[in-house]
Amino acid sequence: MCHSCACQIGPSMLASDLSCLKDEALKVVAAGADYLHLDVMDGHFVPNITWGAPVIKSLRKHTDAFFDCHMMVSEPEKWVDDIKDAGGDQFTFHLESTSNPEALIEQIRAAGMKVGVAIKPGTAVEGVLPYVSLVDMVLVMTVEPGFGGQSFMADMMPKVAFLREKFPSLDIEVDGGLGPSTIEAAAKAGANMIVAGSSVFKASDPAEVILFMRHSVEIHGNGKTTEELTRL
Ligand SMILES: O=C(CO)[C@@H](O)[C@H](O)COP(=O)(O)O
Ligand SMILES: [Co+2]
Repeated sequence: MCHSCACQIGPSMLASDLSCLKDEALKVVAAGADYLHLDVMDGHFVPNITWGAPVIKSLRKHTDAFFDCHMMVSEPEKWVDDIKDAGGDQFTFHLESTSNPEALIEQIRAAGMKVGVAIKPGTAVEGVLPYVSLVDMVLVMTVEPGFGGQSFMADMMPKVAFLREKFPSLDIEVDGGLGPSTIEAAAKAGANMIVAGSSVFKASDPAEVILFMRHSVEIHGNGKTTEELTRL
């Protein structure tokens, strides 16, 4: 499969030692992370609570890394301005969380952030088709949202392959259970934005894990590196 998206690896801060979030963020950026994935959970859309805009704002003081905010919340419309003010770069909402995706996409754009749309494992991939041209990224969840450290659902790969075939230059993110043993399946299906929590933060050498996954996407996905794309 040949597509033209740059491979990016985004560690999920949920798996970090939250007592020293800043140091953990700086550690993975130094280890080669392309962006940071920040899981916002409200205890209602998902059965877990993490953090909201205040924590993101605190972290923003210490890094200019790209913040990909994965909004696992019931009323995403309520948080667009706060996430923007906190320093969010991308607001990824769940398709299942809103009755008016177009309006939300417009609201996120008006606030000045990039837009991602996410689907849970039980949601059909066709559901995102009306919005692909309006967003910057589609996130195909490879676990049930709510917790880090779960097992990768390989049966989500047909969704990724379906999107990649239709949209060769779309940024497709996968999230949940990604690591050295599962990256190949995701890469072959065509994912180019890889969220990885436990596999990066529990590793003795996070840089090695990030590099391994990057190579896998570049080899198996035939994706282009950011440098290659700049040279085009
Ligand atoms: O959105 C979520 C979970 O809901 C993810 O971002 C996880 O935090 C990824 O963690 P690992 O599965 O890589 O440990
Ligand atoms: Co996430």
